[in-house]
Amino acid sequence: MASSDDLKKQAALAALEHVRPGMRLGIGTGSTAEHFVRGLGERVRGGLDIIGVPTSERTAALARAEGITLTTLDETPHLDLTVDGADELDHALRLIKGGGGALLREKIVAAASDRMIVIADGTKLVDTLGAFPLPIEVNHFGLGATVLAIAAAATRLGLPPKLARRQGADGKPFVTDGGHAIIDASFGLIQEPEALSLALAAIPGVVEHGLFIGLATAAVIARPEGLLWLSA
Ligand SMILES: O=C(CO)[C@H](O)[C@H](O)COP(=O)(O)O
Repeated sequence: MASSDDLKKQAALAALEHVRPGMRLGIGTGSTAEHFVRGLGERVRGGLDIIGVPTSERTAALARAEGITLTTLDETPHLDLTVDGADELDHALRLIKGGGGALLREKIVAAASDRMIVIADGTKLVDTLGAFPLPIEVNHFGLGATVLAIAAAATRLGLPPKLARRQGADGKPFVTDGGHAIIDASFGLIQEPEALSLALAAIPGVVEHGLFIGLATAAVIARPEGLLWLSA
């Protein structure tokens, strides 16, 4: 039986089939995206000519080691395709992202792309988002007030919030590539992600949140019984 990591790799390699010579790519973050980067590196070493914008320092380091030419959104502000993982996705291709802490760059890169293909194993596909705590990237300034504002906004939407500041593997507060903190917000099932997205985005100390709505154009989900493609 295929392991979860085998399935992640299958999804990543299926998305790789959509990469064409000359493409400007957004390159995602996480264990599934790492399979994509390794596969892409192999194709690049075989002569495929693409450039990529990485969504994290971690992805940038791996992509460089794979020999992939990297650029920035300043040099290359419009991308053809982003391929990235997700922590959860529903059948309407709404996502929760940011489990790896890269949600800000991931959202900027996805928004700069014509298309976004989500790569995931079957455990990530849900009927309703919210079993995975929603990562919210917040500025350090005013952190306490921002946390209160997040709780108030969620309560107004009938979502009882449980908020926790993310800790790194070293036991210290996690800091994103952008120098911010992450609040992991357990709201229970999120029946109206659009309303929550708007409410969180309106809070001044919130830099970005992990609800990706209207960004993914397709998803390839690898399940033991085979690949499932979803499209917007
Ligand atoms: O959003 C992300 C990083 O910020 C990742 O795409 C998400 O956490 C999925 O990771 P993995 O592929 O390791 O399950």
